[in-house]
Amino acid sequence: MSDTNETDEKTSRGSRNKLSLNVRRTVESGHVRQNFSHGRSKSVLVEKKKRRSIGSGGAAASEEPQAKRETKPAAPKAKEEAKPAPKPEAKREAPAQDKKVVLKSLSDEERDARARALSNAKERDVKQREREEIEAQRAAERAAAREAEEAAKRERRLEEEREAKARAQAKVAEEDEKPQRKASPKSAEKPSVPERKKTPSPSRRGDDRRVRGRLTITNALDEDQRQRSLASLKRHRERQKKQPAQQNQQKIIREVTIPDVITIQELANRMAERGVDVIKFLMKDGEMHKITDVIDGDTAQLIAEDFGHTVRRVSEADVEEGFIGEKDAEEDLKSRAPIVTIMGHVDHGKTSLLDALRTTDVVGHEAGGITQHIGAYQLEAGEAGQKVTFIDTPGHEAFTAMRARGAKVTDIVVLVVAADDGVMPQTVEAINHARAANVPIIVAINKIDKQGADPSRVRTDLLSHEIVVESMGGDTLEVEVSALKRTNLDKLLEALLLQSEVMELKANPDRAADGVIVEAKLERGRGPVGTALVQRGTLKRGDIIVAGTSWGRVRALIDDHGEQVDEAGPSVPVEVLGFDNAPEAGDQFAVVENETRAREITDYRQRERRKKLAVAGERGSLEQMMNQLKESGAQEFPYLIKGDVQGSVEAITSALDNISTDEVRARPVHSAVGGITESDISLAAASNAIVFGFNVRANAQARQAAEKAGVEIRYYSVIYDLVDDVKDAMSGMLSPDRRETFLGNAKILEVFHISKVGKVAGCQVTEGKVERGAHVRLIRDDVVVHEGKLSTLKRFKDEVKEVQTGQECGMAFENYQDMREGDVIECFTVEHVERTL
Ligand SMILES: Nc1nc2c(ncn2[C@@H]2O[C@H](COP(=O)(O)OP(=O)(O)OP(=O)(O)O)[C@@H](O)[C@H]2O)c(=O)[nH]1
Repeated sequence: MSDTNETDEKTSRGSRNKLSLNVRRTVESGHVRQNFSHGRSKSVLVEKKKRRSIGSGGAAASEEPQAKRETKPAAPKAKEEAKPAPKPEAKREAPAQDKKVVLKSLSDEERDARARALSNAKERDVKQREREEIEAQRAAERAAAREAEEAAKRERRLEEEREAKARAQAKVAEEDEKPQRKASPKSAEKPSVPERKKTPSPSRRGDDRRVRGRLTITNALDEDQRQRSLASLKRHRERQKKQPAQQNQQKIIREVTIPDVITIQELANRMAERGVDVIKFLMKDGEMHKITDVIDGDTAQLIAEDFGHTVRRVSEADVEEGFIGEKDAEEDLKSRAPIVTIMGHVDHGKTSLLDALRTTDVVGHEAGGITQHIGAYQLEAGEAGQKVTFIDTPGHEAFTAMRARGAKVTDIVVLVVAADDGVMPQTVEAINHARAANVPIIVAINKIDKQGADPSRVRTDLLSHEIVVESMGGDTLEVEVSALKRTNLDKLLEALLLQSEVMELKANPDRAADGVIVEAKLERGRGPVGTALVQRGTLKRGDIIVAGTSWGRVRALIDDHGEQVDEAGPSVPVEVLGFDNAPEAGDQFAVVENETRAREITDYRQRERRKKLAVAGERGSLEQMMNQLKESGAQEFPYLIKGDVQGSVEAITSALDNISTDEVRARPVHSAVGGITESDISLAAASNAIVFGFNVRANAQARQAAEKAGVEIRYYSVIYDLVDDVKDAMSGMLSPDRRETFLGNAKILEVFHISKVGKVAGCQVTEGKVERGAHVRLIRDDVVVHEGKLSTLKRFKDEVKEVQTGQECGMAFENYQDMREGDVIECFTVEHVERTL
């Protein structure tokens, strides 16, 4: 709009100037604002040069075409740009031409008036110019603002491009591309450059802006990339490989899960660090390790934290969580039978009492007359036929540990005290165990039939151990009984029922079973057998059961009468068949949901056990033994024990531990149930240990290995003998001892019954020879079932002195008839030699 005005004014000015050409300057100038597309505009300075001419009309006339020529280029422009008002311009053009005609005939007055008018016009012209200048200034300011805005936009775009470029470069560094391929991101970016160049910048006039436009970072980078050589690219890639790797390693903070123990390799993996770095770290602390070494959780935590990671400690033991289920709600509980343990001093009549109660004969089967393992039985008592469960714990000192376990599952302890013997050390021990387990005691004063029995002495003896019996005003029930004569057994049962009634014993039978294994053994044909005492829930056939490190699907449940049952509820003892290994007496068992869970738990427990064994082995390493010898003179007596039942093995290790002194310590290298194997011998040889077989035998390979390695195997069937031997050996008081010499083995092919003679075994000598009069052992499944002498050795119908390998013979034992097909008869001689333990 202003352009139009300007043009108009200019035109009129031009025509006015023409009038005063003679007196005014020849150069006239003015500003014209040009508008372009996209809102751009430009202020243009227009100058008009006129030839100075003196003279009149002709000159003026000749000047006219010139003026017309000069204004011509501007006029079309003005016309073009100010299209909306072309008409007024044409109209004004016409009067100007009229004026020229009038000028020629002006009078002086008129000239003066015209001169005034001209000076006025000049003033107006000056003012107009000033206005124009101000306007131009404002326009410049507006343009500058727009420019600044544009520049900011440009800057932002540049920034984005720069980032994109950086990302592309990082990508290039990561991917192992060919250098040619690298050009692709560049070419991909190229279009953005002309785009940017094309961006409208109407007021880009300043030099600095122009420079900035040309020297963009993108341009600079483009230039850089375009000129980059292959070698430069390689170097760049190498640098990028190194730098970000190092930075990232330090930057990435991981949450490292650390269990109780972890190998260095595993720790390094979890931290995503190099194993070497971890080893170096440990070396700095003066510890030398291999990558496969196991370190404890605390050390691992220190390392992980030092490497800048966060640590989450977990315990492998978490796997045990929920193994034994939650407590039951009060309303689910139903009354159950009391679990009774009979305790007391050796030979005070525990087995006899239980036997009397069950009216079965257990005593007769025991080697050395000692109860050597726990059995559990249930019987009915009282008029209502209430059930009472008995655990028969052995009375020998060696069974202390097992007895303690017995007390854990026990509701009531029957303390058997022989009326003729009174309170003895193990009676006191039993009292202490019962107290520790917070189990009430019922005193059974036994052997009252015996002469010299003094029940009142027992009562007063007990007083000194803070047991006040009922008849003396206390609250401990006491019953005088005779196991032998079966006297007052009903009274004892009554007392038990009374006590259990007071205790209100309850359990929830409708849940997955858990309880305690009271006995475990390996049996030929039946495999591992555990006697389980259910404490809660109901154990069913087909359940997945876990006990210690053993698990299995319950194949069969056999009750105390030897009959198969489908299930066993609270307080019911049953033999469980189906374990993969023999569990240990005292192990807690529970039914788990599936095999996976069972494996998970037992695997963990086995790992733990191995770790413990490894630690025990370390303690007794040769190096440390030597150190101990040097420092304190202490010496170790390493041994390996294999037994027929877990109870016996446990009893022996505990007994040997008890006889250990500060100077000499008996250390079990390994203890387990089962026959002696080759691996036992190699373990014993490596640990310099002696091998004890308690009611078990070494197989042929084990015997050969033992001979080769010079490992001594000693067999026992009575704990006392074993303990005494070890005691003597450890105290250095070895006396002459009987020594066995192995003669040979024979296998029973068939058993015949011959009247008058009894049972005769038809055998074949498989190894060595068999001699008449020699000592023999009857071995069934590597377990000694009988030891004695041969009464007969016959070949065909003749009595012979000896039978050699491969030959068949008939053998009969002195006072023993229970031979079976498949049993092995071991023949040996006994001689007295100096003890060499
Ligand atoms: N006169 C008499 N003798 C008894 C009585 N009870 C047990 N005996 C005898 O005492 C001896 C030991 O009996 P056990 O039942 O084996 O004793 P225990 O306490 O079980 O012995 P360990 O199993 O070795 O701990 C046996 O010879 C029994 O015959 C009794 O009431 N009267």
